[in-house]
Amino acid sequence: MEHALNDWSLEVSQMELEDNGTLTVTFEDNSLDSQQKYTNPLSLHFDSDRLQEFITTTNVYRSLESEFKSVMELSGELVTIVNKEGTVERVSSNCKKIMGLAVDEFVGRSIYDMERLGVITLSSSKKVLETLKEVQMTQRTRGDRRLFVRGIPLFNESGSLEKVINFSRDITEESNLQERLREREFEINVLLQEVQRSHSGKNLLVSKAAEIEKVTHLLNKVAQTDATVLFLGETGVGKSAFAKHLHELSPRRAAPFIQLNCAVLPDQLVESELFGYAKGSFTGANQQGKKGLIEAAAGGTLFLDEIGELNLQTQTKLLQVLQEKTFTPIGKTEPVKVDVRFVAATNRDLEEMVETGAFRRDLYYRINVVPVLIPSLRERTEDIPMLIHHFTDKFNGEYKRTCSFSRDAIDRLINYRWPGNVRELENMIEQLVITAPAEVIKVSDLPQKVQRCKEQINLFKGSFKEQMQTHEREILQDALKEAKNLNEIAEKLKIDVSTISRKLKKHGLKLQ
Ligand SMILES: Nc1ncnc2c1ncn2[C@@H]1O[C@H](COP(=O)(O)OP(=O)(O)OP(=O)(O)O)[C@@H](O)[C@H]1O
Repeated sequence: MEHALNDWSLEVSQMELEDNGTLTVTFEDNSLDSQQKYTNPLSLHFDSDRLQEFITTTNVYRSLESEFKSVMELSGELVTIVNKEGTVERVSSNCKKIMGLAVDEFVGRSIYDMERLGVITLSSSKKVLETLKEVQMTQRTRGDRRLFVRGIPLFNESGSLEKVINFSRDITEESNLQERLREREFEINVLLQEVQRSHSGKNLLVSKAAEIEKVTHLLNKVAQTDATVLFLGETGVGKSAFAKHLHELSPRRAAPFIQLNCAVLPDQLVESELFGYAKGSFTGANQQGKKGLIEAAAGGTLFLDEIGELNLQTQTKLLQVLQEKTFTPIGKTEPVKVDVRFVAATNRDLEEMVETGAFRRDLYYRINVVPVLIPSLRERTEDIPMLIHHFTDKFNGEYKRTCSFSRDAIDRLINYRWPGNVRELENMIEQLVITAPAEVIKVSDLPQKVQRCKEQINLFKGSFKEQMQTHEREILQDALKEAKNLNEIAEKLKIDVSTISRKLKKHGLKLQ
């Protein structure tokens, strides 16, 4: 019977070493049936020199093979070698533990089939074969294990791709722990928010700008209803602060105000945080199941900050809550009824997101019932002196200091553009109160970017009363520097001691 070479399945059936050093190796062709075996055995003869060469090469090969196997096995990673056709040629023995498949079930399989059958979500070898470049990616196995994979192309001497070698690290436990940690951190944050809210009493908002007055007026009206309010405006303008203010004005003020920043958590976590889940719903979930923030905000207000970051799946579930006042926690079938007022904020252009399909139009209409735009700080510079006073008082109290700002320094702060708005101003004042070398903060103490803002005209120096307060404080601070007691100050400024004492108290100043 004739065979093409690649039909043969040869196995050594006999080896004979003759006295003259010649080795005869006989191969059996397993592709033939038993009666045909040995009818035409294939024998190769090696003379002693060739034999020596063969043995040396075989030994080198064996030793390399054993070292290679050790590296594969000892690395602790799942190592797979795939040829250029996409067929697995070798795999390390931890394959069963990680992929749920024995070595011989894995070797010989096509990566394209495995991807199609869901043995792995995404094949790194496929990506390497397509791009001819090293890739790094995370994969999920059918058994829901998560792997971090590095796929490396191996090229032959003429530069063509020969094989792909993949090193996969099982990161399931690591990522479960990370997710649980994130969940805990998140819960702590929600609790902290609640504690801060109940301790700080009212959420003090400082402003005199006509635009903000209009906002406050509108909020006073809508607070009495359950209408959904969407706060718009640049980052740091006070959208969250106004959302809290709205809650405090509303009949829901005694119930929780819960805030979720949709941008800080990964998609799956946002969904589970919002809607909660039944026990054992997904890998890494809390064993007992968990109540979502929607339920936690029952009777109160749920504020969804950066709502533009929600993915489409969560948007759909949220729409159901807004429309039907019910939702279904992950892994449950029974819907839960809720009584929550929804408030949202974004600094993204939601209308544009609707046009590009990134945000659901119906959800946009639902949350945009009362849009409220908070103007940037550059558009209401009249608020800057007030805010400076407000934050200076706040941080003087916190850091036990008695700082104030020179008039020139206030002018520079008014002229600065404030890209980070009120938050940036608040942070800067805190930093200056901590680091200022003297009680009066001067232009030279300000950050360089603010010091440079002198060319512009000073549009506003504060009201008459505010300017008088600033002067009064500066006069007292100067007097305190030189005087040893209150009588000396009273004498110098020609006012009585009780007035001095009262004014010092008002400005939080005292004798050194
Ligand atoms: N009018 C105000 N009076 C006093 N403090 C304010 C005022 N506006 C904002 N703040 C304070 O400024 C900081 C930033 O405000 P907030 O976090 O509300 O901004 P935001 O617009 O929600 O920001 P982001 O878009 O980044 O979420 C907060 O500490 C807030 O208390």
